[in-house]
Order: sequence, then structure tokens, then C-alpha cells
Amino acid sequence: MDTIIQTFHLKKIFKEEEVIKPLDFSLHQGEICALIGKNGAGKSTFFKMLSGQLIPTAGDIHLFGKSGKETTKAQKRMGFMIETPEFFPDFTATQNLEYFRIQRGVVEKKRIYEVLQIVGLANEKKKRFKDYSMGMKQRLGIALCLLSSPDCLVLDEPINGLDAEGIMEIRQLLLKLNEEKQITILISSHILSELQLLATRFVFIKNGVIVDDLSKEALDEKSKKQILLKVNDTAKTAQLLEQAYADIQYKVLPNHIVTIQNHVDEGGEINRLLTSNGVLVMEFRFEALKLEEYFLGLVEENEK
Ligand SMILES: Nc1ncnc2c1ncn2[C@@H]1O[C@H](COP(=O)(O)OP(=O)(O)OP(=O)(O)O)[C@@H](O)[C@H]1O
Repeated sequence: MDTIIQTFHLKKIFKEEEVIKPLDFSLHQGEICALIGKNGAGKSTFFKMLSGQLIPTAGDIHLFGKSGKETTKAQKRMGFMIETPEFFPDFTATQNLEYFRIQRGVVEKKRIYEVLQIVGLANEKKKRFKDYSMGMKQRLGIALCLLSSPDCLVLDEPINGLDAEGIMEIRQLLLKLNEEKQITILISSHILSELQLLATRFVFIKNGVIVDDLSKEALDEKSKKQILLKVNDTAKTAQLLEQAYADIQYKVLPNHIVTIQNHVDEGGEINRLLTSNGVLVMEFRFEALKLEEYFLGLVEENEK
């Protein structure tokens, strides 16, 4: 797997404050990586160092394996949306993109129509920017990132301030870019439920330090919270569980549902115990923690 971004002991100090502690991070081809942290954790500062908007106090950044003077060239293969772009309110989407195309001196004119098509604004290109909805404005921001046909997008809060429909549109767009155009994505957001639907990897940052870094699979595995069973006989289930596990924590709910909060790793044994004793298990599944709950647990753990 190719490494797109790699940082080595990357550090940023503002005045006396060490906002990013020596930070080692890598982003690999094809990932949709969510950077998660509370306000002030250092996400934007980190992104701005990647884009060249801020100069690191110490450490190194490699983009597509390039560093030093070659980093600037490698940055052209990336699309950054770190602050909402300053579009001209009275310009249409096409006029705005044309302005940036010329300013950046990068691409052919027809790319404007391609990117508007990709972000689903091709039919709205004559509308003036000030008449766009928030979701359309954000999509135009992504279109601007796509002008130079980047291999990687770094998006700081791209769904900030959007309604449910706008959020869904951005999600579908990002998934499409990742799946169809193989664009790698690094994204931050405070809407964790949305990141859970989008990301393949979750990196948690606190006070400039990465406190956890795990794949979607690892998160799902770690966040198994309870077992949910639907059985024909809840009384017998309860009796068998109590006999087998002295410390069992469970709840009997309506509709023949029993949930078990501990011994979650022993789901297979529990299933066998019940079925071999004549209980009909009609449903058996693990219920996962929401990303919010995992994040809060992590923050609490780190504050102890
Ligand atoms: N230019 C600056 N000068 C001084 N301090 C700064 C500057 N930019 C950011 N900071 C400080 O660095 C810390 C991290 O800020 P940053 O914006 O990177 O956090 P964040 O994780 O992106 O937060 P948010 O989720 O609120 O956007 C904060 O304490 C902030 O006040």
C-alpha cells in the first residue's frame, strides 16, 4: 500500500504553547481517515502544516514520498479544504472556478465542467454563489479542491453547518470519489455519527497527541458493547446464564429479548450453552458502541 502522507515527529509551537506534540502519522492509499478531537485538539493546525499554510516548528512531512523542496510539488497532488473558500458571491459556480483556475494556472478549461459534474452542480452552474444552499457551497468547495485532479483530499469540517440532506450529499460524493476515482481522504468533523458511516480508519487526537488509531474493523471489534438475543424462553435463558456465569450482567426486555453486558467475548459459548439446553435462539447479535461513546470513553480514560 502506498503511503500518501507521512509525518515524522511533527511539532508546532504557538508562542509558548505546544499545540502539536511530536506527531508521527501516516495516511495510506485508498483510506478514508477520520481525524477526531475536541475543539482545540490541533486538527486544523495539523492540516495547515500539511498544506504548507503553517510552517512546522520541528519534524518532517513526506507527501507521496517527497520531502523538503519537493514537498511543494507533491502538495499539487493534494486538494485541501481547510477553511471555507472565499468565493465571489455575485459570480456563478463556473465564474468562480474559472477565477481560481486562472489564478492557480493549472488546468484546462474543460476541467471546470468535469468537476461541476462530479459534485452534482452541473445543472446549477448558472446560479450565483450567494443563492446557493450551504450544501451546494460546500460541494463547490470540494469542486475547487478537485480542479487539479488530486489523488488525496484533506477536508477540515466539510459538513459543518449542513442539514441532514446536505450531509448525506457530501457523504455520497466522498464515497464516490474514494471508490470510483481512488481518491484517498483525510477528514475531520465533530459529527461523529457521520464519520462512522464514512471512514475506514479513525485517528483520535487530544492536545496535539494521537491517543488512538484504529481501523473500522478494529473499532467495530473494540466497541462491541453487548450481546442481544431473541429467545423463545427468557426465564430459562436467565437461569442458564446465572448458573454458568456467577457475575453475569443481563437484562430481560419485552418481545423475548435478552441483552448481556459482560462476557461479550464469549458469545459463541453463550449461544452453545443456550441451544444445547433446548433454548431456541432466534436472533443473536453484537450491538456496537456509537463512535461518540467510544470517543467519550477514550477522553475520560486519558483524563484519569
Ligand atoms: N495562529 C495561531 N496562533 C496561536 N494559537 C493558535 C493559532 N492557531 C491555533 N492556535 C491554537 O492551537 C490550538 C489548536 O487549534 P486548532 O485550530 O488546530 O484545533 P482544532 O482541533 O482544529 O479545533 P476545532 O475543532 O475547534 O477546529 C488551540 O489552542 C488554538 O487556540
